[in-house]
Amino acid sequence: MPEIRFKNITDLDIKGKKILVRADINSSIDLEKNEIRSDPRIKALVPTLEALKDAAVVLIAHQSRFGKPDCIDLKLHAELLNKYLGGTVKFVKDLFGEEAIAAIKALQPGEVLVLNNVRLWEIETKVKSIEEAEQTELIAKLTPLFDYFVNDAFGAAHRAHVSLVGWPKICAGPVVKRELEMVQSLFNPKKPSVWLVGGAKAYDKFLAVKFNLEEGNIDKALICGLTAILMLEAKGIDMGEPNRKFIAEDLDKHRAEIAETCEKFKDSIILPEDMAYEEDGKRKEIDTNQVGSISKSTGDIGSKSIATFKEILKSAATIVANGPPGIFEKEVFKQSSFEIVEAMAEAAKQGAFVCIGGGDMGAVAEMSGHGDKIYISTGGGALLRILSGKDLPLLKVLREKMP
Ligand SMILES: Nc1ncnc2c1ncn2[C@@H]1O[C@H](COP(=O)(O)OP(=O)(O)OP(=O)(O)O)[C@@H](O)[C@H]1O
Ligand SMILES: O=C(O)[C@H](O)COP(=O)(O)O
Repeated sequence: MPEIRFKNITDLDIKGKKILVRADINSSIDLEKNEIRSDPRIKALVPTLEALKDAAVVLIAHQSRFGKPDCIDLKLHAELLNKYLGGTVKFVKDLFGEEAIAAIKALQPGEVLVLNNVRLWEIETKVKSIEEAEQTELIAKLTPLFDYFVNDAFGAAHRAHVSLVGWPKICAGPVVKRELEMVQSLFNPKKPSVWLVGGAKAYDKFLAVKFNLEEGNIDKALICGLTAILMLEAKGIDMGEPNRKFIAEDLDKHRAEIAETCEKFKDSIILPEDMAYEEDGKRKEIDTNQVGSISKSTGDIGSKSIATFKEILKSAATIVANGPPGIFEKEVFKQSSFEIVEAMAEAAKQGAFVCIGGGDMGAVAEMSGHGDKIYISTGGGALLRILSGKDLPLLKVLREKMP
């Protein structure tokens, strides 16, 4: 487990100070309507800004990736924050040029200034190390203007980009503090601890499960989505070409490692016994060992597997879920995702701690109206990386650059 040590900005005297906060408000954007489709990360940042209301706060954040259509200005994000914070938020379409510097200098305690999308400047992501990040013009120009630097971008904890790691001293913000405390509890979970992994990033999820099985942090791992396809194939079960093409590269590279893990933890790893596919617009189900005989990809786990998973979730004291069990966006494949979130919410009602990471499963929990019972992490890839036992750039700078 990586060493987690940090100073918290709200423990320092912030009154009247100028504070730079690097946040993660990367959101799903509806480009046609020019609006933010869903804003859980923006909402999660509101308490941070409220906690810093005695200071003048400048926000740096990214939206999407350089060159992508949704790599847009942060005007929409600033407008939403302004709505949530009662009119104290300004936006400037600049990052470290004259306009930005003048606006930062003029900012008063109680006000928030959102700088523009840091990934519109290519340098943000081009650096190769923390040392290189420290030498950039962005850091040189902005550093003298601030008393404190805060990293509150848990969702980007796995990135060593300039505005995340380049400042001379870095404290944790409230979002990062809350998420890291939650992560620490997952490394020492109340038992039985049940993980459910699904979604599309099959090998990343496998690695997180493997690490935590080895650490004794998981009693039962319920595997679905493309991770199930990958693990079943590695075990020698034919998932058919239409399924195999999604995981072929990972399978090629990691077959032996995955098969070995499946064997070593065969009592803890629960793979789906049946799966669902679409035929003439209808949901059809089939036993897992028959999937190779149909020339179709599967999009969900079947009813028998859902029942087995739900039964296991019932007695869990800790539940970690990352990635939906099926293609929940499609009517025919949404069954497992919604039923399983119901079962998790029920377990939470009975006292289990339930943490959902990754935008998609979080969206299912929100859509089901269970967002309040379940801990929904602001981290997707970042949470998974930390849970894989990796020492991330965020953890390193919080430890090594404590003010
Ligand atoms: N069996 C399946 N076959 C293909 N796609 C699947 C399957 N099950 C789930 N998915 C898809 O996986 C996608 C989510 O995968 P992903 O690994 O990105 O999850 P996530 O944890 O929400 O990640 P993040 O928030 O980090 O992007 C969803 O769009 C869903 O439709
Ligand atoms: O959405 C995320 O997972 C974070 O904002 C990090 O984004 P990235 O994967 O583009 O660095």
